[in-house]
Amino acid sequence: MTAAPTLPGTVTVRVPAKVNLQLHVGALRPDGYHDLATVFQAVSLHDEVSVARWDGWQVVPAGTYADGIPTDEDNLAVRAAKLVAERCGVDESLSIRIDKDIPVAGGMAGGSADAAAALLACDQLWALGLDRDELAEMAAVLGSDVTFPLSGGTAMATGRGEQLAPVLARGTFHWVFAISDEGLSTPAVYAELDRMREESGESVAEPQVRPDLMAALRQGDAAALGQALHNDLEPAAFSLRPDLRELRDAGVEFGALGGIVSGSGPTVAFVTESHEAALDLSVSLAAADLCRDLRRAKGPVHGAQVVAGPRD
Ligand SMILES: C[C@@](CO)(OP(=O)(O)O)[C@H](O)COP(=O)(O)OP(=O)(O)OC[C@H]1O[C@@H](n2ccc(N)nc2=O)[C@H](O)[C@@H]1O
Ligand SMILES: Nc1ncnc2c1ncn2[C@@H]1O[C@H](COP(=O)(O)OP(=O)(O)O)[C@@H](O)[C@H]1O
Repeated sequence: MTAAPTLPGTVTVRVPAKVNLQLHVGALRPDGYHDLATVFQAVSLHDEVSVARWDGWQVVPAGTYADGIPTDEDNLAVRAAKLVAERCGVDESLSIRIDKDIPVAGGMAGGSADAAAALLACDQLWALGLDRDELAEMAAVLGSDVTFPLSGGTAMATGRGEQLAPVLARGTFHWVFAISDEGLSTPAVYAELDRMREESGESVAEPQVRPDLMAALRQGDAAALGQALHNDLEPAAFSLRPDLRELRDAGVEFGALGGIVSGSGPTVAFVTESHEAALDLSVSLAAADLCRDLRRAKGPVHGAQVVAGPRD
């Protein structure tokens, strides 16, 4: 990925994608959100967000998935930068370059990652000295998934996904991500889950992460992790996109230790026992021609980091 700063004083932040290892979804709340219990893992697919002072607001998309993102004020990175400016009394506008290597609307929180990266980049550019709590508070205003990419690693989240607690995870896990042509809308997938639950009349339990996942992470046991993967949104994603079930089943048949729809989908994540196994699985899935793209990654990785500062 190239993210060479092109404007003087540019700050660049590198930020990872996430996968939900377990995602338990509670009942619909009066505010339109659902209480969650989830475990996020940051994985080595990264966007880079570069900010520089500019006469007016502009977004410059670049990289593998440049085509998919809004270039107006709907861009989450712009919203994040404007929030920092407003909160901190900064009267400046920015050029924001986004090198997009995280699939768009793929259930890997790429937009949220860009928002988190923009918060950190603005803090550096404007020398604001914001602390972790201040950044996390602004992140939560921008979206449920925006706080996690600030810290990365492996973390449990509750509330609507913004309340984080670290999780002990040993070792490195090897992932293959199968990326679809078209994204899925997060609100549409939650709405489909509500519809399916109403139709079946099932009672909705308090969301809770299961101990099998915590044990697998503590032991760094990829096979146990494969068995512990769980996503309450998966049936809703399958209902909207039946081809994803075939993709998940194919990956497991080709030797993945486990496969799961990532968050609200449509990316399907497979955990494998080694880097070599991930390579083998990618080859088999590519031959089966069931998805647009295959990406290998490892996790956990650290969260958003400044990689080029204003004085570089
Ligand atoms: C499903 C998850 C799993 O981690 O991520 P993605 O797979 O989309 O990346 C998240 O819950 C997505 O978080 P994020 O994408 O930040 O959602 P937000 O912008 O806060 O909310 C978008 C919409 O999703 C629904 N939503 C989101 C979070 C939540 N706890 N309950 C919800 O019902 C609501 O309809 C809300 O209006
Ligand atoms: N910087 C951004 N990168 C990606 N998507 C963005 C961005 N800003 C706004 N969006 C919008 O957010 C939606 C969800 O994107 P994304 O965060 O990639 O997916 P998901 O919520 O499935 O993880 C996209 O459809 C896109 O229109």
